[in-house]
Amino acid sequence: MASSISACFTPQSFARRNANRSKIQNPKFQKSVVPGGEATTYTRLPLKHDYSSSSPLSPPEIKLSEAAPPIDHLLRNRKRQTQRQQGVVFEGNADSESESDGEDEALEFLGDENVGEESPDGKEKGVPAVMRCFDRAKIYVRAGDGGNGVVAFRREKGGEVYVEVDGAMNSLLPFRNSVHFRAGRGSHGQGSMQSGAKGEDVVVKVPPGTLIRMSGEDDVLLEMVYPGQKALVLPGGRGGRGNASFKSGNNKVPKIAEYGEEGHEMWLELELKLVADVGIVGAPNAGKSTLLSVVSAAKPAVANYPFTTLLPNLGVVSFDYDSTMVVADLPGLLEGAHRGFGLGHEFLRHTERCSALVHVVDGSSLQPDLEFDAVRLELKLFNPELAEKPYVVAFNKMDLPEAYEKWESFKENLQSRGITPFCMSAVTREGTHEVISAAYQLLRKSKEENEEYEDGNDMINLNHVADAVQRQRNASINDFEIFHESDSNSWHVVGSGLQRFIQMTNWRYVDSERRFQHVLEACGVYKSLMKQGVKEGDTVVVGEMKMIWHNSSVNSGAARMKKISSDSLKWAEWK
Ligand SMILES: Nc1nc2c(ncn2[C@@H]2O[C@H](COP(=O)(O)OP(=O)(O)OP(=O)(O)O)[C@@H](O)[C@H]2O)c(=O)[nH]1
Ligand SMILES: [Mg+2]
Repeated sequence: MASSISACFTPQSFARRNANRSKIQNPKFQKSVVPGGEATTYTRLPLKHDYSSSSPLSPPEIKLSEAAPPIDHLLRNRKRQTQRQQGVVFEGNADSESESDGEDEALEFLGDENVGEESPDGKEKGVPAVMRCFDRAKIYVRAGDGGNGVVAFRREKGGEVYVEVDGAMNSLLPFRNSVHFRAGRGSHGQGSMQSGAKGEDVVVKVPPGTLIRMSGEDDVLLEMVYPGQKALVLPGGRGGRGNASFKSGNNKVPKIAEYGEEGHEMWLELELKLVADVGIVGAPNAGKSTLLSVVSAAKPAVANYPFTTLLPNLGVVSFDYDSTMVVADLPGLLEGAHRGFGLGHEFLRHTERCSALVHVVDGSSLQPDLEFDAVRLELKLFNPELAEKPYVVAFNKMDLPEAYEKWESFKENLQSRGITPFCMSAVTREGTHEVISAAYQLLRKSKEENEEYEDGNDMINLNHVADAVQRQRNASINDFEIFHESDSNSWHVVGSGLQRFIQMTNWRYVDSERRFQHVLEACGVYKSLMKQGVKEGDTVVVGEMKMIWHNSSVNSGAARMKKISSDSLKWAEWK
């Protein structure tokens, strides 16, 4: 429902001002008065038929008097938009290293809704790279490898990868140049029975409101909302064991040690959902940026964060009584935004976290009440929850007679529906304080209601990603599958437990091979192979190892990939 705060200062002052209208309508005058004028995304509301069919992203300024853009330009823009949505386009200074997983397109910033002119090579002209949209980024994280075990000595675990919310950050811009995050490797065994140092941890700092997904997946792994929240994403690789771990009754000094476990790696997609307390919504040109610029820049203790003309602007509004709120001015909503038309769509989602909305209506538009309804409908169609948020209606541009004249009927219309609108002139600042104070009260109310929930939310354990990695890592060595390739007579034994075992086996040590054979036998690989009909001379592939199968007469017909002595060594149990 609308604000229950009933307040609207008398519009008499506007009547006086309207006597002075020629001054107001002078574009030069407007330019100098309105600092937010630069942030205008549309200078005029496009005609309905301009976007009701298949309106693509539009150039930053649409002038209705101009002819429609040529169709191939539209198509090119559309194609580019689709590519962006798929995360394909980015030209940037990627790290020089390329990753082994083939994703050497290391640097991708997605969701760039910028629509600066394109040059023939596809790059956007006139929009500096730093000004483009940085509400999405893709990063590579890798836990530290465990240190290698050494005969007689211990080794250490690799460093871990954390993600932490840094309340001072407000964009993903830092990930433009820094894409790879690797924790340190654990140091190798050293000195008698000593352990090496644990690898250094890496903490990836993200702004509040960052969603994290595994690259290419839809499901959100982590929602990083409150400053200080910290999630363990990747546990460090285990250190390889030294030979002290392999002692047995028969073999007091085994010649064996393991490599450290390789650190787990993954690509993560970060998406920043703006965490603003209040979102300013409304049709293009309604005066949203102007409102933000006057309510926030007017006071000395205010910080403005302009990104680009097409990005949401964040402003911190300070009230005298030592309280602040973050207000986001969002690019204009067009009818059809919920279907992806116009610029509004990408940014509508930014409003999802706001606690309250200020709906600015352009009082000078032909039919302000229709404009109001159209934007409300857009919000509802995009996300019904958004339409449920408490809001304040601000009928703007009261300094213009064409707005002033429509105010009474607009007010009556809304009041008859139980909504009490405010009126204001963002350029002259009259009425803006009332609007923003009303929004602040809605915010306070909503915060009080949510406090209990948020307290509980802080306690949520965010280490489930690392736990899942750990579970996969702890997959039993007995858990494997065998695939037969009959044309090449080869058998593939696949299982993550076995794979990890092979990765950690250090073949330089004489006892390693024996242990390997023993483990394959103990976990049932041989038995399964024989059951499935492995024959003398067949190739058996386990992880990166390739071996030839030999039927062995030793041990009552048991088969081995290579003959071994029947020395009954007791191996430390593999965990
Ligand atoms: N006369 C008058 N003009 C206003 C007022 N508020 C905004 N404008 C003008 O309206 C135009 C649009 O203002 P913006 O603040 O950029 O509007 P917006 O809602 O942010 O527009 P988009 O970013 O395109 O969605 C600018 O030329 C402003 O100078 C007002 O109170 N009175
Ligand atoms: Mg604007």
